[in-house]
Parts: sequence; structure tokens; C-alpha cells
Amino acid sequence: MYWKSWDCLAILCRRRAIATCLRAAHSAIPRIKSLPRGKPARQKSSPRQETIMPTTPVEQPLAEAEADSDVRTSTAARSASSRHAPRYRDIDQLAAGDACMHDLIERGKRLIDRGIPVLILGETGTGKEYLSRALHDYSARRRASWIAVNCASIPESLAESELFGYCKGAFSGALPGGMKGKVQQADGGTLFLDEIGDMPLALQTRLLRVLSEREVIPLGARHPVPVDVQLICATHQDLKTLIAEGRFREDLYYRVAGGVLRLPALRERSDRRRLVMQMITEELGRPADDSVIEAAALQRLLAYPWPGNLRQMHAVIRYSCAVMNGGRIEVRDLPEELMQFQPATLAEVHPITRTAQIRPFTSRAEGEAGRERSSGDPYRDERTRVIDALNGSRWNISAASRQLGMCRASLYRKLRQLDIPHVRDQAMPAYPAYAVA
Ligand SMILES: Nc1ncnc2c1ncn2[C@@H]1O[C@H](COP(=O)(O)OP(=O)(O)OP(=O)(O)O)[C@@H](O)[C@H]1O
Repeated sequence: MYWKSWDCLAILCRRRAIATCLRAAHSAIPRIKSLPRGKPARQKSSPRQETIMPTTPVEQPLAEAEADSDVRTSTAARSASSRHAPRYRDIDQLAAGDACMHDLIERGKRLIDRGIPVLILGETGTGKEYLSRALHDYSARRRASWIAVNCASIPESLAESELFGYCKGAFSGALPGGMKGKVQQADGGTLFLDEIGDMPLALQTRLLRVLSEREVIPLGARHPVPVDVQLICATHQDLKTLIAEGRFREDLYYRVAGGVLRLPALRERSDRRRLVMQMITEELGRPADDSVIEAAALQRLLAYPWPGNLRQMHAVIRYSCAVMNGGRIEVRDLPEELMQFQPATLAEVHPITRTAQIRPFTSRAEGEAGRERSSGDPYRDERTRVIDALNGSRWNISAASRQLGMCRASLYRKLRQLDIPHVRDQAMPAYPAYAVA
């Protein structure tokens, strides 16, 4: 009897526990339903990683957004996607469809695979930092740190301790335990030296030593510390000119420029349309097609010369997505500089639709005279410049593209834009001289 009552009690308790669990699960159902459907935030496995990659943007709470009205939909999805938009891009997302970019990225991968120091050149906002980060994330060192240092923004007095660190008691005001410098923090990973052209000369000498000896001596330390870093440097400056002016060490140049990747300016990229759509997709948190942007607005975005490159385009898309009504970007939703960009100006900057009359130069002298002449018409001047380069290289595309500072694919594209028939396409004589009538 005694044991039976204990048994009953145990059964009752178990039932109550099960009931409690069921009640708890039931009350949790609405909460589970209201959770966003996207993947959980993808965190880097290594605690040493400097930046955490957030959630994939496209998978943000779309279902909620679809259920709402148009305007509320975009607002909800927008704020969510902006919050979760990844800071950096995957390496294969960087070339939205441009052949030159694709080529450059493939070369970058091969350099990183072999641990060769990479120097990224390009105008401001072309994505040098993004490329550096993407190369690191692609590399075998991706689980270790990617440490970025902007050489232009560290005060000269602090630069040494920032880069190389110091031991305790190295100087008054030093942290009691000393500090690891950026080079040591990047040990096993990647050190990204942005704006390397702005590095003070004294620091260049110390950096050169670190790179050649593969060891760093923190301030106040007696012994060097071995370091193993993949170096990626970037600059918008012409380092060769800085060398000629005595502002950059030539020996350091050869250490940092194991492989040079020159990012094209946005105006030279053939994938501007895809970039626009990619950016709108990220901003809205759902795939974008032609229905989200008015044709006239898209035309402006494609033709604008983008002096601030990807940074400017990103800012413009973000602005337009924020101010648009009814889920569609119209010309009035563009910032002022794009609204004022008139179709007449469009034709001058990107004369894709313009057909030009072509006539051969009658003589070499005429060609040279044309070279010195500036017509005041950017289309005509650009055309003359390209034709001069082609003439100078006997219509050898590789040589002409080198002379013009662009890749072969860009030059072929330019020939089409400028209505310059190429010998291969037009079965023209080997190297005739042409000019715009
Ligand atoms: N592939 C990309 N897709 C979308 N936006 C991009 C991309 N690359 C760059 N951006 C935008 O451009 C901005 C600038 O990129 P990044 O810092 O890599 O350029 P940068 O060439 O290093 O510029 P700077 O020379 O001024 O340092 C980014 O913050 C981002 O808004």
C-alpha cells in the first residue's frame, strides 16, 4: 500500500511535468512563428576575426514584407536588409559580370594561393578594401585575422607603436601590460595596409625590415618576434611617381608589389546595370528586376560618370531606395547631381547610341595635329585618343590597351562605344588612321 501511494504520486508528478512542458511549448508557438525566416547570423568561427559577417540579406523576413502593403513592405524589408547587409562581399560577387574584373579576381586568387604580396591600385571607392577582405576570406588563412591599417590616418607619432607594438614600460603613458602591434595581431592571417603611399618614410624603413626578416621588434623589446603575415597593400596614388619624387622607397615597392591588381573605375565597367540591380536587391532585401526602377532613372545611373565609383553608387542606391514611393525608383528619387544630369550630357559621357561619321586621316601629320587639338567635345577627344593609341601600336590591341592603361576587354568595349571598327571585325587594312569628321 505504502509503495503504491508513492508510485501514484510519481505518476502524477510525471504527468504534471509533461503538461507543464506542453503548456510551455504551446505558448512558445506564436513566438517561433514570428521569428525571421532567414539563416541565423553566420559568425566567423575564429574568435580572432576582426569583423563579424552578418546574415545573408536576401533571406530577410520577406514573408512579413509580402503580407503588408507596398510601402510598408519596402520599409520593413529595407530596414531589415540594411541592418543585416553584409559588410563585405564574397570574392565571386565582386565581378557582377565584367570580364576585366573577372580576370583580375582570378589573378588575385592565384597570387593569394601562392602567398605573394598583393598591391591593389584603383581610384577611391573602387572597392580596394572589399577586394582585400574577399581575398583573405578566400585564402587558406581565412580562419585567422584580417587586420586593416589605414596608413594615412595614423598620426606619425603613434604609427610605430600601432604597427609594431611595445613592451611594458616602453614609454611613459604606455599600457601597463604593453601592446601587440597590428603586424603581430595579423600573425597567421592577413595584414591590409591601406593607403600605403601615405606611409611616412621612417616607417617604410621599419616595415621593409619586418617584411624581409619576417620578424618584428616591438618598442622596448630586446628580442625580435617571428611573424607570418599575408600582405595586401592598397593605394589610389601612383607609387612609381612617389618613388621618383623620393617619397616612397623603391625597395619597399618591390616587396609589397609581388602582384599588382588595378581595379577599374566604375565608368569603365561593363556590368554597371548588374551592379545597380545587385545593390537594389541588397537594399530592398528581395530580388530586383526592371519593375523596381523607371527606365529613365536606370539610364541615368548607367550613363553617369561616377567620380566616387562604387562608394558613390552604393550611397545613391541607398538614398533612392529610402525615398522612393510605391516600391519603384523614379528620376525624382535620384540625388540632385543625377537629376541634373541631362540627356544631352549623357550622350557626351557615354555616347553608346551616338553614331559618328568616320573618315581616314589623310596623313600622319594630320593625325598628329588632331592629337594636339582638343575639340572641346569629350566624345571626339576620347575617340582621337584611342585611335592615336591604336595607330601608335599598329592596331595591336594588347599594345594599345597597355598604352591606354586598360585591359583588352575594356578596349574592345571602348571601340564599340566609340564606333571604331576594329580590323578583325571590319576586315580593314592593317593600320589605317581614322578620325571623326
Ligand atoms: N562590390 C561591391 N558591391 C557593393 N558596394 C561596394 C562594392 N565594393 C565597394 N562597395 C561600396 O564602396 C565603398 C567603398 O569600398 P572600399 O572601401 O572597398 O573602396 P576603396 O577603393 O578601398 O576606397 P578608398 O580608396 O577611398 O579607401 C564600400 O563601403 C561600399 O559601400
